[in-house]
Amino acid sequence: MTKKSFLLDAPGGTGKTFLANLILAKIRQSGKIAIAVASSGIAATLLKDGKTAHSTFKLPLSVNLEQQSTCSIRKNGPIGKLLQDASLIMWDECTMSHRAHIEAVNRTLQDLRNSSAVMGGITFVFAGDFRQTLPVINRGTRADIIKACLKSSPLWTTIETLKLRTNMRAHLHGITDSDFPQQLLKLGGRNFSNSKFKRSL
Ligand SMILES: Nc1ncnc2c1ncn2[C@@H]1O[C@H](COP(=O)(O)OP(=O)(O)OP(=O)(O)O)[C@@H](O)[C@H]1O
Repeated sequence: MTKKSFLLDAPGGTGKTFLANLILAKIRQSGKIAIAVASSGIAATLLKDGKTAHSTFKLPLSVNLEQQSTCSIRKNGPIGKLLQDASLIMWDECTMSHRAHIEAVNRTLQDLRNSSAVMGGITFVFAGDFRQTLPVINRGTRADIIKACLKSSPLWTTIETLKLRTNMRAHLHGITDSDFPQQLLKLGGRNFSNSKFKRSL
C-alpha cells in the first residue's frame, strides 16, 4: 500500500471502535507510540487512552477555510515531541469534524516533522461514518455542511478508504433478521421505506 492515510468507513455497529482499539494495542505492544483521538468526548472515552482531537492537537477555535490555520503546538513542547515520535494517529468519528481542523493538523504535522508528505508522513487512520453526524455548521445550509466535510478536502484523494460491512452489534445480540443492517443503511441513506418503522421514529 502506498498511501499512508486510511479511512475506516463503516456503518454503525460494524466495529470501527473495536478495530481501532485493536490497532492501537498492536502498535503500543511493539513499544511504538500510537495516539488516539476522537471528534467527540464520548467517542474519545471508548478508545484506549483516547482524548478529544481538540485537546490533543490544540485545534484553532474558529474555523476558516480561507486561512491556512495551524494548531498551537510548539516543536519543542511535550505534545510537539510526542507527535514527532508517534508511529500512528487514530482519529475516530472524524466525519463529525470540520475539514479545516483536519487540514490544520496536516499543516502542523508537516511543520513538526519537517516533511511535505501528507500528515508529515505519519500513518494516519481515520474512522467514521458519513451516514451519522456531519460537521455542525451554525445556521449552515446543506451546501455549507458538505463543503465542511472531509470528503470536500484536497486531502480526501490522499486517503485510502477501507470498509467494514458486517453489523457486529446486531450479530452479537442475536438479531437474526438479516434485513435489519440493510434497513439501517437505508435509514442513513435517507431512502427508508418501511412506514411502520418510520412512524415509530
Ligand atoms: N471483530 C469483532 N469481534 C467481536 N466483537 C466485535 C467485533 N467487532 C465489533 N464487535 C463488537 O460489536 C459492537 C459494535 O462495535 P463498535 O462499537 O466498535 O462499532 P462501531 O462501528 O464503532 O459503531 P458506532 O458507529 O455505532 O460507534 C461492540 O460491542 C464490539 O465489542
